[in-house]
Amino acid sequence: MLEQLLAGSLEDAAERRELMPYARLEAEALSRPAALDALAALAPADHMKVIAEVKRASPSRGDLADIPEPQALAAQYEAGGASAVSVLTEQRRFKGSLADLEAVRKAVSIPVLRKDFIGDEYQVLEARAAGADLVLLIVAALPQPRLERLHTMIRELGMTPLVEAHTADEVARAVDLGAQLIGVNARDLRTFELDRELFGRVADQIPAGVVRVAESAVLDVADVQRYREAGADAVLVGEALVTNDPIATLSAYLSV
Ligand SMILES: O=C(O)c1ccccc1NCC(=O)[C@H](O)[C@H](O)COP(=O)(O)O
Repeated sequence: MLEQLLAGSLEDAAERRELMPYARLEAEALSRPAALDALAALAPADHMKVIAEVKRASPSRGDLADIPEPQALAAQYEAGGASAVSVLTEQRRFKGSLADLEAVRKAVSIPVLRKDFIGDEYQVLEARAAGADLVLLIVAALPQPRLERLHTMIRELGMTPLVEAHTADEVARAVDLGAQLIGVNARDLRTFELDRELFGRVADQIPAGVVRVAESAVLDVADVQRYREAGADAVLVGEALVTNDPIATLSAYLSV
């Protein structure tokens, strides 16, 4: 599944490249106002921080919510106290788009994450041109030299890479990169199985000073509390926010 998702996202990007050549996209990306400081926004605090996701559908859960106006949902997230907004831009299984990201960028003043299956430089430029401040890199999807190259490029463009791991070995690879923002995804992207205890097992591998994000499988306050006790600085939440009142849900999570 992960390989299919990555191949699909790369294919879609290659089609867009037919219309917008690399050099033109690069010029557009470089002309954007500077990216927001996501590390400062997500820095450890005396409460859990939340990266709130715009998520219409997913391979594991099917359709979740219509979200005709992602910018309106993102504005609610910001009003509710989210520290950043994650926008799924993958089209085929998550029903997202770069247009969603651009609309969200215009509506909020907190950092915005491009959440997609990123495998090449063109996709990184697309993220910056659409106004992203953060870009997801999935360790399991990329050989280390490619991961290093894309990590460097994201930073050179002034954005922050969120480096996502799902095993102890992948966390070690993220740490080797010098990642400043590491996400541990409870969801195995190959099987969709959820492991809420994984974060607690690997959190100690993440050095002090690196921001630790627990991703996926937050369905209630007890899940947020468990991640907090295990050392998470932030949680990345999709389904629970798009299927419940976002403001009330955020308020409960931010009290942890
Ligand atoms: O959500 C999925 O089914 C999924 C399947 C395959 C690859 C990625 C997938 N999701 C991306 C994410 O990591 C989540 O959207 C994100 O962490 C929020 O998760 P949740 O709060 O459980 O919706």
